[in-house]
This record gives sequence, structure tokens and C-alpha cells, in this order.
Amino acid sequence: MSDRIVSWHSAPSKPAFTPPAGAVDAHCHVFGPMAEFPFSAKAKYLPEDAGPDMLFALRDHLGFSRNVIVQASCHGTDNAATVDAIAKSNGKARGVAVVDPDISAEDLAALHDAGIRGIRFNFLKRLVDNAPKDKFLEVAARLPEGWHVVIYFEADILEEMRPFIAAIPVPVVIDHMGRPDVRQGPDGADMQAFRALLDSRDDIWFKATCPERLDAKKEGGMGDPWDNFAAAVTPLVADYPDRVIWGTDWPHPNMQDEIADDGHIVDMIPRIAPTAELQQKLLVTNPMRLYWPEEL
Ligand SMILES: O=C(O)/C=C(\CC(=O)C(=O)O)C(=O)O
Repeated sequence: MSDRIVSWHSAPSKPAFTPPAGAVDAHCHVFGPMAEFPFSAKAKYLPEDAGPDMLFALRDHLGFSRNVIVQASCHGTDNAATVDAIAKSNGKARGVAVVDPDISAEDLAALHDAGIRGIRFNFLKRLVDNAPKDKFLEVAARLPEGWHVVIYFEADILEEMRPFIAAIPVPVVIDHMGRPDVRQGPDGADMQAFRALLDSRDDIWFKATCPERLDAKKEGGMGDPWDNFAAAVTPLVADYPDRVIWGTDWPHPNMQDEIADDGHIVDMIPRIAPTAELQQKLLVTNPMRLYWPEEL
């Protein structure tokens, strides 16, 4: 791998929507900077630097107050870049780590002190070489108090994920709703299966994220303004308002063929959460419950 990719907009527009005070961008990443935080030898993509300065400038530009930084696969299980970004945020960021399942209790405690509040299990074959469910369950059973597990999988493996998810002993957050085919609409097979998963436990949360990914033209979707996404996701947010969070997904890993304007992504919020009450839950109350509960 040699060419470094750019998957984010160089000058995103100002959104028309103004997020409520204290809004949290609860799914974003940092890449590098590589000179300081080299990418993993197992990385499946090699991005240009997208470090904390850029992330915090975007946060301010879009009208957000806080970030939850999710360790991206290109940094493997070395969380130094994520932890560095949290340290530079003046308390305005927390994070989700990816760990070697054999991580020690001391190292988990150090991640807690650094602002990490969960670990991510990634099941996308194009991003990771293996995802050992037995080892994941073992580490999930010995997380610091108050942590949760974030799981990233695609709709085609939801059925086989059910027993694994049922066995996780802490709250679960599903990335991008398990990547449903939003072209099927709100009552399509993927959304029905995802609702059944949500109904199986009352502590499964989800991210109503990634219109640019789930409704991409290259996936046969609509592209910006992502009408399939709005149609499929709006009823889900309405029906599960206390377990949904939102994020930009900046810097949009692997989306270099269809670069999204982050201002437009923010303008999806009032479409999927049309009332001020829903917006407050989606952007403030719910992410604060997961990441800054001591402030509530
Ligand atoms: O940003 C995301 O959530 C999605 C990703 C990247 C990713 O998760 C990772 O690299 O860990 C993807 O679908 O390529």
C-alpha cells in the first residue's frame, strides 16, 4: 500500500440546522498524524493525516460542542492517536478504543483515565483480518465500570450475530444500524431484522449515522440528499428515541469516491429527528448518558 487517500470534504458548507447547545458528534475518527502515530501494519487503507486540529475545527464549524472519537481500523489496537486527540480536547472529547482481547486490567484502567468509555468490535472483512467472538466476550466481561461495547457489522450477518450480542454483559451500541439496505424502506427486511434485535434487549443502542455510506450512489443509492436514508431511518429514531445517538463519521474512511459535504450531513438531523425534543435526545441527552454520565 502506498497512496494515501483523502475521503473528506476540503471546505464543508455551513449547515442550515443549528444543533442544540452541548451537541455531541458521537461517531468520528482521527487519522494520525502519521509522523507521530504511524498506521497499523495490518491497515486496509492508508489515509492522509486528519488529526485533532482538523476535527475540532470541523466541530466548531458545524456547531457541535463535543466529540466521541472512535478508534479506526487503520490504527489497529494502538489507541495512541485517539487518546492524544482526547487529551487535546480540553475535556470536550471521549473515545471508544479497539483493544487486543488479552489487554491487561491495568491497561484498561489507563484507557479509562484517558477518556475511553467503550471498546469496538469490528466484523467487516474488508477492514479486519479476524473477529474472534469468544475472545471478544471474554474481554467484554472485564471492562471498567460504566463502559459499553460498540459493534460494527453489515446486515447480511445480523442473524449470526444474535447469540453473540445476547451474550455481551454490558450495554451495546450498533454502528450505523448494522448497515441496512435503506433502499428497502422503513419496513424492509433489514429494518425489520434490526428492530427485532433492538427489541431483544433494552440496552442495545444504535447510531443513526452514515447517510453518505448507506445511501451512496456507488451502492445503488440516491446520493446527497440521501432520501432513502431519511425515509428508512426517521421511523426508527421516532420509535427508539432513548437509545439513539448521532455522528458525522468524519473523516469518512473509504468514502473517497463519493466525498460528502459535512454541512449536508448535519442537515439530515432535522429530517430524521423532526422535533426539538428528539433532537435534544439524539444529540445531547443520549450521548451524555453513555459518555459523560457524571455530568447529568
Ligand atoms: O467510519 C466508519 O464507521 C466506517 C468505516 C471505517 C471503519 O470503521 C474503520 O476503519 O474502523 C468503513 O466502513 O470503512
